[in-house]
Amino acid sequence: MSFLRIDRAVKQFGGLRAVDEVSFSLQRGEIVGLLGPNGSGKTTVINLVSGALPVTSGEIWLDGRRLTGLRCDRIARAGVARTFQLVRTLPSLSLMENVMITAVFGRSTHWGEKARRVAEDALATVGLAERASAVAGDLTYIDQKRLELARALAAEPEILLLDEWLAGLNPTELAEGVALIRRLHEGGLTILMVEHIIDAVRALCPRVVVMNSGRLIADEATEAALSDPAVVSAYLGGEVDA
Ligand SMILES: Nc1ncnc2c1ncn2[C@@H]1O[C@H](COP(=O)(O)OP(=O)(O)OP(=O)(O)O)[C@@H](O)[C@H]1O
Repeated sequence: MSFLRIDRAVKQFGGLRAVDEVSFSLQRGEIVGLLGPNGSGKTTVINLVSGALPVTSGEIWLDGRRLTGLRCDRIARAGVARTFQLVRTLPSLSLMENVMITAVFGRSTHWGEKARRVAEDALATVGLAERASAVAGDLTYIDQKRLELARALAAEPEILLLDEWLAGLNPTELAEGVALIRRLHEGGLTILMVEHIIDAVRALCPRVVVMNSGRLIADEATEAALSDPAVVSAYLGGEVDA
């Protein structure tokens, strides 16, 4: 049985069909890239799965449980966590406070010492353990991204949705970021990642799904997709960072 199943999902914004009858599935433990040119609907798919936006029609299931129609806090409780394309942390709070909040509102409700331990683990995983008492607003860009990932991890998700988490990193940070995502996947996490950095997708994802103008145009092995004429032509004129 599929772990995450998106079944004919549609998202209509007025006259624009940002997601148009999209269906694909992930098996538990899989890591899959979600590709497509700018504006093709990738973030909207992440928003539909995480419950940030309701579907117009179609259904989304996780581990046999219907997510469609649930509020995003319920979806977080069901085991879905995400990062945002534009980092969303709480700048006036410490890193520990930022991360403890999601330990409280994640898959389980952790309080007090337990919430602190979950938060410490998440900060350690992303390499921020030493800075737990720093103020989030003082962090560099890469550390803000790490913090946001720690927030997602402290929710103890079963599936992690990454929205261009690697974007904007320098080559050294990118290599570290790829290694971190690989470790998370090897630890058993199911990951769906929107990503424009094709080398990172190649390094991490054996399989990709590709969108163009709201529609799914490919769902296949990464190398096959990258030479698929439909995918190549969708990207022509679009931006692919190699
Ligand atoms: N809340 C919204 N209201 C209206 N239109 C929206 C909304 N969110 C997204 N759109 C539109 O839906 C389309 C798909 O946007 P989306 O952000 O999902 O694309 P994307 O593939 O993630 O693009 P990018 O790679 O640039 O992040 C775009 O035309 C966008 O302008």
